[in-house]
Amino acid sequence: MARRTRDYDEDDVRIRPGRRGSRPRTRIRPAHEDAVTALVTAVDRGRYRCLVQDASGEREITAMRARELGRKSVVVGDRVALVGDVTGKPDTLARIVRIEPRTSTLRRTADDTDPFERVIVANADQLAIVAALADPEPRPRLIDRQLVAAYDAGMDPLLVLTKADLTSPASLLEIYDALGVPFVVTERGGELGELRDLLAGRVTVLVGHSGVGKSTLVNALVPDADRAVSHVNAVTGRGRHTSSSALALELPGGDGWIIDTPGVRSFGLAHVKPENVVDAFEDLAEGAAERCPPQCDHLQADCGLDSWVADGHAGQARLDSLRRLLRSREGEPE
Ligand SMILES: Nc1nc2c(ncn2[C@@H]2O[C@H](COP(=O)(O)OP(=O)(O)OP(=O)(O)O)[C@@H](O)[C@H]2O)c(=O)[nH]1
Repeated sequence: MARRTRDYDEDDVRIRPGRRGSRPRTRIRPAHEDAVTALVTAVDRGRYRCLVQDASGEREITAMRARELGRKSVVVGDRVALVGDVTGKPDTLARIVRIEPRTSTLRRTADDTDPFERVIVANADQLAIVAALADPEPRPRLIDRQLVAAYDAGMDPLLVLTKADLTSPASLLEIYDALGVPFVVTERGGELGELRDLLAGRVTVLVGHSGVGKSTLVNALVPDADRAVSHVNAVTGRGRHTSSSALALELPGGDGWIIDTPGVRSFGLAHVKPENVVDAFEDLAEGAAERCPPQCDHLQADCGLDSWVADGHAGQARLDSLRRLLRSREGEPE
């Protein structure tokens, strides 16, 4: 699938009042030319764990936001500029003075569990949707919503279906056949070579609801990650969230990154524009551009995609899948 570069939106742009702006600046700040660039690998209560990789090697630095960042959030995956004490020695604290432009933003809309729209992770290019084939039962509607989040973010989705030792993946895979989403099936104690190949050289966010075996995978992929593994509750069939903050982990050999997101339980999708989802379907996007009225949500009777499919430009199953995904944005997040 072709990778798309996401357009920047207003959240990606920092507007600083000019010298004659409405809020006069009391002093002109230096441009921080001496700042070092770092990757944010974890965020915890206002402290940011940043990794610097330079000629002298690799070091972790704890940093806080500088006031000049305003209200813009710093998230895992951000590339930032650090000033101040950047030695990384114990009890030192650097300051984040700049967030580099993001190549992607994975977001979710406010929902019942979190009243704010948030960027969850920045600069990732792949979303691994981890779902168990059994114990707990797979939830296709949730998978659909996670696919929508990936397409909206301009990230390539990857289905990681765990616990194949308990049941066959065939019926679940049938649902996603028309979408052509790459998938990998894993089982207890099985080889992970295929998954490693799909993660190599990429920045992949792992999402999945509790108990699907995400921590087990992370521990197997990054042996010193030491992510807590929970036990699926015999009554509810759900796991317990034993870890709660996003964390970027480098794959062994420096061959890409995985970002674990244990705290992300649901995806509010109210912010998603239908065209961002349609864009991920190359065979249908062309038809939408040619035949659909402006603002078409592709779910109404006047949608031009029906005639596009009837004329043989794309398959009905593709259109059905697109519409299922678009509809999955409606209603409450799971
Ligand atoms: N049968 C089977 N069980 C698995 C497999 N992978 C993980 N498990 C079990 O599933 C349970 C949940 O695994 P976790 O790795 O903690 O799941 P999680 O998705 O990280 O869950 P949270 O920590 O709650 O977010 C544990 O008891 C694992 O041993 C698998 O491939 N097959």
